[in-house]
Amino acid sequence: MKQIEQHACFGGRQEVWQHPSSSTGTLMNVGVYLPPQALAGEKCPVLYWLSGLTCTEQNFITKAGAQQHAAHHGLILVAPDTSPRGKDVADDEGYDLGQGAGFYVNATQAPWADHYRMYDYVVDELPALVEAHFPASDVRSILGHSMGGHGALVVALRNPERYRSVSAFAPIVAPSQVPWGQKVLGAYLGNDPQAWKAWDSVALVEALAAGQHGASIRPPILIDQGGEDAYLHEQLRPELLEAACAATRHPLELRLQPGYDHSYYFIASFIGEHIAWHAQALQEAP
Ligand SMILES: N[C@@H](CCC(=O)N[C@@H](CSC=O)C(=O)NCC(=O)O)C(=O)O
Repeated sequence: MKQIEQHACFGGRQEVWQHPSSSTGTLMNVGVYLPPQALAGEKCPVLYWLSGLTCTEQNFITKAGAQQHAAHHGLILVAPDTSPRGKDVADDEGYDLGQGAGFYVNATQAPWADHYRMYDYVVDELPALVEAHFPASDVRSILGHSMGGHGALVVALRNPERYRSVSAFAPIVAPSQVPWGQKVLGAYLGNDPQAWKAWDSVALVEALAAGQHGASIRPPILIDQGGEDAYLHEQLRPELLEAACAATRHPLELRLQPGYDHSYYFIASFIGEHIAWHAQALQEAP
Protein backbone atom coordinates (compact mmCIF):
# COMPACT_ATOMS: atom_id res chain seq x y z
CA MET A 1 0.00 0.00 0.00
CA LYS A 2 1.39 3.41 -0.93
CA GLN A 3 0.05 6.57 0.68
CA ILE A 4 -0.56 9.33 -1.87
CA GLU A 5 -2.43 11.93 0.27
CA GLN A 6 -2.75 12.86 3.93
CA HIS A 7 -4.77 15.76 5.40
CA ALA A 8 -5.67 16.58 9.02
CA CYS A 9 -9.49 16.69 9.19
CA PHE A 10 -11.86 17.13 12.19
CA GLY A 11 -9.26 15.82 14.62
CA GLY A 12 -8.68 12.76 12.45
CA ARG A 13 -6.93 12.24 9.10
CA GLN A 14 -8.17 11.94 5.52
CA GLU A 15 -5.78 9.71 3.61
CA VAL A 16 -5.67 8.36 0.04
CA TRP A 17 -3.88 5.08 -0.62
CA GLN A 18 -2.93 3.25 -3.81
CA HIS A 19 -2.43 -0.50 -4.00
CA PRO A 20 -2.20 -3.30 -6.56
CA SER A 21 -5.51 -5.19 -6.63
CA SER A 22 -5.68 -8.93 -7.22
CA SER A 23 -9.39 -8.58 -8.10
CA THR A 24 -8.98 -6.00 -10.87
CA GLY A 25 -5.35 -6.63 -11.81
CA THR A 26 -4.77 -2.87 -11.70
CA LEU A 27 -3.65 -0.23 -9.22
CA MET A 28 -6.64 0.99 -7.20
CA ASN A 29 -6.99 4.25 -5.27
CA VAL A 30 -9.00 4.36 -2.06
CA GLY A 31 -9.85 7.17 0.36
CA VAL A 32 -9.60 6.25 4.05
CA TYR A 33 -10.75 8.63 6.79
CA LEU A 34 -9.37 7.78 10.23
CA PRO A 35 -11.36 9.42 13.04
CA PRO A 36 -9.61 10.74 16.18
CA GLN A 37 -10.50 7.50 18.00
CA ALA A 38 -8.56 5.46 15.41
CA LEU A 39 -5.55 7.78 15.65
CA ALA A 40 -5.62 7.19 19.42
CA GLY A 41 -5.27 3.45 18.75
CA GLU A 42 -8.90 2.33 19.16
CA LYS A 43 -10.21 -0.31 16.73
CA CYS A 44 -13.13 1.35 14.93
CA PRO A 45 -16.02 -0.03 12.84
CA VAL A 46 -15.89 0.72 9.12
CA LEU A 47 -18.45 2.41 6.88
CA TYR A 48 -17.86 1.74 3.16
CA TRP A 49 -19.01 4.34 0.60
CA LEU A 50 -19.54 3.51 -3.09
CA SER A 51 -19.64 6.43 -5.53
CA GLY A 52 -21.58 6.91 -8.75
CA LEU A 53 -20.88 7.17 -12.48
CA THR A 54 -17.86 9.29 -13.49
CA CYS A 55 -16.53 9.42 -9.91
CA THR A 56 -13.13 8.56 -8.51
CA GLU A 57 -12.31 8.18 -4.82
CA GLN A 58 -12.08 11.99 -4.72
CA ASN A 59 -15.73 13.02 -5.18
CA PHE A 60 -17.00 11.72 -1.86
CA ILE A 61 -14.00 12.74 0.25
CA THR A 62 -13.97 16.30 -1.10
CA LYS A 63 -17.70 17.05 -1.54
CA ALA A 64 -19.91 15.10 0.92
CA GLY A 65 -18.73 16.64 4.20
CA ALA A 66 -18.85 13.20 5.81
CA GLN A 67 -15.67 13.38 7.90
CA GLN A 68 -17.10 15.54 10.71
CA HIS A 69 -19.86 12.96 11.28
CA ALA A 70 -17.45 10.00 11.15
CA ALA A 71 -15.25 11.80 13.69
CA HIS A 72 -18.24 12.35 15.98
CA HIS A 73 -19.26 8.67 15.88
CA GLY A 74 -15.76 7.13 15.76
CA LEU A 75 -16.17 5.44 12.37
CA ILE A 76 -13.56 4.78 9.69
CA LEU A 77 -14.81 5.80 6.22
CA VAL A 78 -13.54 3.90 3.19
CA ALA A 79 -14.29 5.25 -0.32
CA PRO A 80 -12.77 3.36 -3.26
CA ASP A 81 -12.53 4.37 -6.92
CA THR A 82 -15.47 3.23 -9.07
CA SER A 83 -13.64 1.00 -11.59
CA PRO A 84 -10.31 -0.34 -12.69
CA ARG A 85 -8.34 2.23 -14.71
CA GLY A 86 -5.34 2.40 -17.01
CA LYS A 87 -4.39 2.51 -20.67
CA ASP A 88 -4.57 -1.31 -20.90
CA VAL A 89 -8.03 -1.45 -19.31
CA ALA A 90 -11.07 -1.65 -21.63
CA ASP A 91 -13.08 1.56 -21.89
CA ASP A 92 -15.97 3.12 -23.79
CA GLU A 93 -16.64 6.61 -25.09
CA GLY A 94 -19.81 6.91 -22.98
CA TYR A 95 -19.60 8.15 -19.39
CA ASP A 96 -21.86 5.26 -18.33
CA LEU A 97 -19.73 2.27 -19.38
CA GLY A 98 -16.11 1.32 -18.76
CA GLN A 99 -13.69 3.36 -16.67
CA GLY A 100 -15.59 5.28 -13.99
CA ALA A 101 -18.58 2.96 -14.43
CA GLY A 102 -17.64 -0.42 -12.94
CA PHE A 103 -21.20 -0.93 -11.62
CA TYR A 104 -19.86 -3.12 -8.77
CA VAL A 105 -20.28 -6.38 -10.71
CA ASN A 106 -17.91 -9.14 -11.82
CA ALA A 107 -17.90 -8.94 -15.62
CA THR A 108 -18.02 -12.19 -17.58
CA GLN A 109 -17.83 -10.82 -21.13
CA ALA A 110 -14.92 -9.69 -23.32
CA PRO A 111 -13.32 -7.18 -23.28
CA TRP A 112 -14.45 -6.36 -19.72
CA ALA A 113 -13.89 -9.66 -17.88
CA ASP A 114 -10.10 -9.18 -17.57
CA HIS A 115 -10.31 -6.28 -15.08
CA TYR A 116 -13.91 -5.39 -14.21
CA ARG A 117 -14.32 -7.32 -10.93
CA MET A 118 -15.45 -4.53 -8.63
CA TYR A 119 -17.82 -6.80 -6.66
CA ASP A 120 -14.99 -9.09 -5.52
CA TYR A 121 -12.86 -6.03 -4.83
CA VAL A 122 -15.47 -4.37 -2.59
CA VAL A 123 -16.76 -7.47 -0.79
CA ASP A 124 -13.56 -9.44 -0.21
CA GLU A 125 -10.30 -7.73 -1.10
CA LEU A 126 -10.89 -4.24 0.26
CA PRO A 127 -12.21 -5.25 3.73
CA ALA A 128 -9.29 -7.69 4.15
CA LEU A 129 -6.85 -4.91 3.25
CA VAL A 130 -8.51 -2.30 5.47
CA GLU A 131 -8.74 -4.65 8.46
CA ALA A 132 -5.05 -5.62 8.09
CA HIS A 133 -3.59 -2.13 7.57
CA PHE A 134 -5.71 0.22 9.70
CA PRO A 135 -7.10 0.18 13.28
CA ALA A 136 -10.32 -1.29 11.90
CA SER A 137 -12.61 -3.92 13.38
CA ASP A 138 -14.48 -6.41 11.17
CA VAL A 139 -17.79 -4.65 11.92
CA ARG A 140 -18.93 -3.11 8.62
CA SER A 141 -21.78 -1.18 7.02
CA ILE A 142 -22.16 0.17 3.50
CA LEU A 143 -23.80 3.05 1.63
CA GLY A 144 -23.53 4.75 -1.72
CA HIS A 145 -24.92 7.09 -4.35
CA SER A 146 -26.69 6.33 -7.63
CA MET A 147 -24.57 3.58 -9.31
CA GLY A 148 -22.90 3.30 -5.89
CA GLY A 149 -26.30 3.11 -4.18
CA HIS A 150 -27.05 0.15 -6.45
CA GLY A 151 -23.65 -1.31 -5.50
CA ALA A 152 -24.24 -0.88 -1.76
CA LEU A 153 -27.69 -2.49 -1.93
CA VAL A 154 -26.48 -5.45 -4.02
CA VAL A 155 -23.43 -6.01 -1.81
CA ALA A 156 -25.50 -5.96 1.42
CA LEU A 157 -28.41 -8.00 0.04
CA ARG A 158 -26.01 -10.68 -1.22
CA ASN A 159 -23.93 -10.68 1.99
CA PRO A 160 -26.27 -9.71 4.85
CA GLU A 161 -24.05 -11.48 7.40
CA ARG A 162 -21.08 -9.25 6.50
CA TYR A 163 -22.76 -5.83 6.85
CA ARG A 164 -24.71 -4.43 9.80
CA SER A 165 -26.71 -1.89 7.75
CA VAL A 166 -27.16 -0.48 4.25
CA SER A 167 -28.33 2.90 2.96
CA ALA A 168 -28.35 4.76 -0.33
CA PHE A 169 -28.79 8.17 -1.92
CA ALA A 170 -30.77 8.09 -5.17
CA PRO A 171 -29.84 4.47 -5.99
CA ILE A 172 -30.44 2.66 -9.28
CA VAL A 173 -32.68 0.04 -7.65
CA ALA A 174 -33.59 -2.06 -10.69
CA PRO A 175 -30.76 -1.94 -13.26
CA SER A 176 -32.44 -4.73 -15.27
CA GLN A 177 -35.36 -2.38 -15.97
CA VAL A 178 -33.67 0.98 -16.75
CA PRO A 179 -31.42 2.23 -19.59
CA TRP A 180 -28.20 2.77 -17.54
CA GLY A 181 -28.43 -0.76 -16.15
CA GLN A 182 -29.51 -2.50 -19.35
CA LYS A 183 -26.56 -0.96 -21.22
CA VAL A 184 -23.87 -1.96 -18.71
CA LEU A 185 -25.28 -5.31 -17.58
CA GLY A 186 -25.62 -6.30 -21.25
CA ALA A 187 -22.00 -5.33 -21.89
CA TYR A 188 -20.47 -6.81 -18.71
CA LEU A 189 -22.66 -9.91 -18.28
CA GLY A 190 -24.09 -10.64 -21.73
CA ASN A 191 -27.55 -10.28 -23.17
CA ASP A 192 -29.44 -12.86 -21.10
CA PRO A 193 -31.47 -10.83 -18.53
CA GLN A 194 -31.55 -13.94 -16.32
CA ALA A 195 -27.83 -13.34 -15.60
CA TRP A 196 -28.62 -9.77 -14.45
CA LYS A 197 -30.87 -10.79 -11.57
CA ALA A 198 -28.03 -11.44 -9.13
CA TRP A 199 -27.04 -7.77 -9.62
CA ASP A 200 -30.46 -6.15 -9.27
CA SER A 201 -31.76 -5.05 -5.84
CA VAL A 202 -35.43 -5.53 -6.71
CA ALA A 203 -34.76 -9.08 -7.92
CA LEU A 204 -32.54 -9.75 -4.87
CA VAL A 205 -35.21 -8.59 -2.38
CA GLU A 206 -37.67 -10.94 -4.09
CA ALA A 207 -35.13 -13.79 -4.09
CA LEU A 208 -34.28 -13.27 -0.40
CA ALA A 209 -37.97 -13.44 0.51
CA ALA A 210 -38.26 -16.66 -1.50
CA GLY A 211 -35.40 -18.13 0.57
CA GLN A 212 -32.89 -18.14 -2.30
CA HIS A 213 -29.17 -17.25 -1.87
CA GLY A 214 -29.21 -19.14 1.46
CA ALA A 215 -29.42 -15.94 3.52
CA SER A 216 -31.93 -15.68 6.34
CA ILE A 217 -31.10 -12.11 7.46
CA ARG A 218 -32.96 -9.37 5.59
CA PRO A 219 -31.01 -6.15 6.15
CA PRO A 220 -33.10 -3.01 6.79
CA ILE A 221 -32.65 -0.39 4.07
CA LEU A 222 -32.64 3.44 4.35
CA ILE A 223 -32.96 5.45 1.12
CA ASP A 224 -33.07 9.20 0.50
CA GLN A 225 -34.27 10.34 -2.94
CA GLY A 226 -34.35 13.93 -4.18
CA GLY A 227 -37.71 15.00 -5.59
CA GLU A 228 -36.07 17.20 -8.29
CA ASP A 229 -33.52 14.57 -9.37
CA ALA A 230 -33.29 14.62 -13.18
CA TYR A 231 -32.72 10.83 -13.25
CA LEU A 232 -35.59 9.92 -10.92
CA HIS A 233 -38.23 8.68 -13.35
CA GLU A 234 -36.05 7.16 -16.09
CA GLN A 235 -33.06 5.61 -14.28
CA LEU A 236 -33.65 5.38 -10.52
CA ARG A 237 -37.32 4.37 -10.09
CA PRO A 238 -37.36 3.83 -6.29
CA GLU A 239 -41.05 2.89 -6.53
CA LEU A 240 -39.96 -0.50 -7.93
CA LEU A 241 -37.99 -1.29 -4.77
CA GLU A 242 -40.76 0.13 -2.61
CA ALA A 243 -43.24 -2.28 -4.24
CA ALA A 244 -40.88 -5.29 -3.93
CA CYS A 245 -40.22 -4.51 -0.25
CA ALA A 246 -43.94 -4.03 0.46
CA ALA A 247 -44.81 -7.32 -1.27
CA THR A 248 -42.12 -9.25 0.63
CA ARG A 249 -42.27 -7.29 3.93
CA HIS A 250 -38.62 -6.33 3.58
CA PRO A 251 -37.85 -3.40 5.94
CA LEU A 252 -37.35 -0.21 3.88
CA GLU A 253 -37.48 3.47 4.85
CA LEU A 254 -37.73 5.46 1.61
CA ARG A 255 -37.67 9.25 2.13
CA LEU A 256 -38.56 11.56 -0.74
CA GLN A 257 -36.76 14.86 -0.16
CA PRO A 258 -38.64 17.63 -2.03
CA GLY A 259 -36.50 20.14 -3.94
CA TYR A 260 -33.24 18.14 -3.91
CA ASP A 261 -31.43 17.07 -7.10
CA HIS A 262 -28.90 14.27 -7.83
CA SER A 263 -25.81 16.18 -6.76
CA TYR A 264 -23.40 16.12 -3.83
CA TYR A 265 -25.32 19.14 -2.41
CA PHE A 266 -28.12 16.64 -1.77
CA ILE A 267 -25.72 14.05 -0.32
CA ALA A 268 -24.07 16.65 1.94
CA SER A 269 -27.50 17.65 3.26
CA PHE A 270 -28.35 14.17 4.57
CA ILE A 271 -25.01 12.39 5.04
CA GLY A 272 -25.02 13.21 8.76
CA GLU A 273 -28.35 11.41 9.22
CA HIS A 274 -27.12 8.37 7.27
CA ILE A 275 -23.90 8.15 9.28
CA ALA A 276 -25.80 8.45 12.59
CA TRP A 277 -28.16 5.67 11.42
CA HIS A 278 -25.24 3.40 10.51
CA ALA A 279 -23.39 4.28 13.75
CA GLN A 280 -26.31 2.94 15.77
CA ALA A 281 -26.18 -0.41 13.93
CA LEU A 282 -22.38 -0.56 14.02
CA GLN A 283 -22.16 0.14 17.74
CA GLU A 284 -24.89 -2.31 18.83
CA ALA A 285 -23.75 -5.49 20.54
CA PRO A 286 -23.85 -8.33 17.95
N1 LIG B 1 -24.09 13.58 -17.29
C1 LIG B 1 -23.23 13.50 -16.15
C2 LIG B 1 -23.51 12.16 -15.51
C3 LIG B 1 -22.62 11.86 -14.38
C4 LIG B 1 -23.25 12.04 -13.02
O1 LIG B 1 -24.25 12.69 -12.80
N2 LIG B 1 -22.59 11.39 -12.07
C5 LIG B 1 -23.06 11.41 -10.71
C6 LIG B 1 -23.46 10.02 -10.34
S1 LIG B 1 -24.74 9.47 -11.46
C7 LIG B 1 -25.00 7.83 -11.09
O2 LIG B 1 -24.22 7.02 -10.80
C8 LIG B 1 -21.95 11.93 -9.82
O3 LIG B 1 -21.87 11.57 -8.66
N3 LIG B 1 -21.12 12.79 -10.39
C9 LIG B 1 -19.96 13.31 -9.69
C10 LIG B 1 -20.17 14.57 -8.91
O4 LIG B 1 -19.21 14.99 -8.22
O5 LIG B 1 -21.27 15.16 -8.94
C11 LIG B 1 -21.78 13.66 -16.56
O6 LIG B 1 -21.43 13.32 -17.68
O7 LIG B 1 -20.98 14.12 -15.73
